[in-house]
Amino acid sequence: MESAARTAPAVIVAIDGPSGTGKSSTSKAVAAQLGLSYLDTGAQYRAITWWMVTNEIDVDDPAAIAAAASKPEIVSGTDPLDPTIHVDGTDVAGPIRTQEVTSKVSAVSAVPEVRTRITELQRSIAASAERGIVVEGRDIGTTVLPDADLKIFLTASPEARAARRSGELKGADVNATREALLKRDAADSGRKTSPLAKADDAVEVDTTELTLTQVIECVVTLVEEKRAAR
Ligand SMILES: Nc1ncnc2c1ncn2[C@@H]1O[C@H](COP(=O)(O)OP(=O)(O)O)[C@@H](O)[C@H]1O
Ligand SMILES: Nc1ccn([C@H]2C[C@H](O)[C@@H](COP(=O)(O)OP(=O)(O)O)O2)c(=O)n1
Repeated sequence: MESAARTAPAVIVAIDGPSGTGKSSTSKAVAAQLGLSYLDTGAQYRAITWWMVTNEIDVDDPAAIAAAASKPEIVSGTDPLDPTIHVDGTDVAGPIRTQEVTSKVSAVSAVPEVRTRITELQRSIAASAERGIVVEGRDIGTTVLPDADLKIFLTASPEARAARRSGELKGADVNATREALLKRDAADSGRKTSPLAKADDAVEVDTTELTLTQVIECVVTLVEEKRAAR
């Protein structure tokens, strides 16, 4: 085993931003290159939403969501080469990406009891990542991990984000995808509890004109600079 003196201190990286800005792809690649853990917090909000839908909880009824918020057991696997998400022992990696879950996730994730529960889970996962972790989401730099060593806020034009997402959804209409993205951004940015927001001390990176490789290199360089300065 390495001695404590030779082990680099754990580094915590928070990557926030709206949908389609490249958070997941960038975070996974940065974590893999630097030997860090990786946490997709959107997958956790999607997982609790999937549980609500499966158990026929009315997502337009915040009191019903709040009452059920502590029921599902959500487990995230944090290997950037094989991230996993289970609810009550069921692998939900596929089901959480359906159109139905995507259209309901903003309503479920706006409920304060849901956020408290998931935020606690995220903090405990980050605290147990021995070498450090890249955590991506909407409120990581502002609320979940305000003391992160490095905070990145990714942006891109709505057109670029819609083109990227509709490419993934195998030819889905770009205009419809753009409208759905903007609607979800507005809901996520406008909610009272822990909205999507750039932390004051976050580095903003506009990825519209950058390749994914360029974004990854930029973030890796920023992490290495932070590590060198410690
Ligand atoms: N800079 C980029 N240029 C082109 N495509 C990108 C870029 N960043 C990400 N992508 C692609 O856009 C899609 C959405 O990226 P993703 O990482 O899932 O975004 P987010 O997690 O912010 O929603 C993916 O297919 C990804 O490969
Ligand atoms: N830290 C987070 C992460 C996601 N959410 C909510 C709001 C988002 O619209 C959904 C889904 O997030 P996800 O990152 O999977 O979304 P996209 O991959 O960008 O489509 O979850 C949140 O409220 N807080």
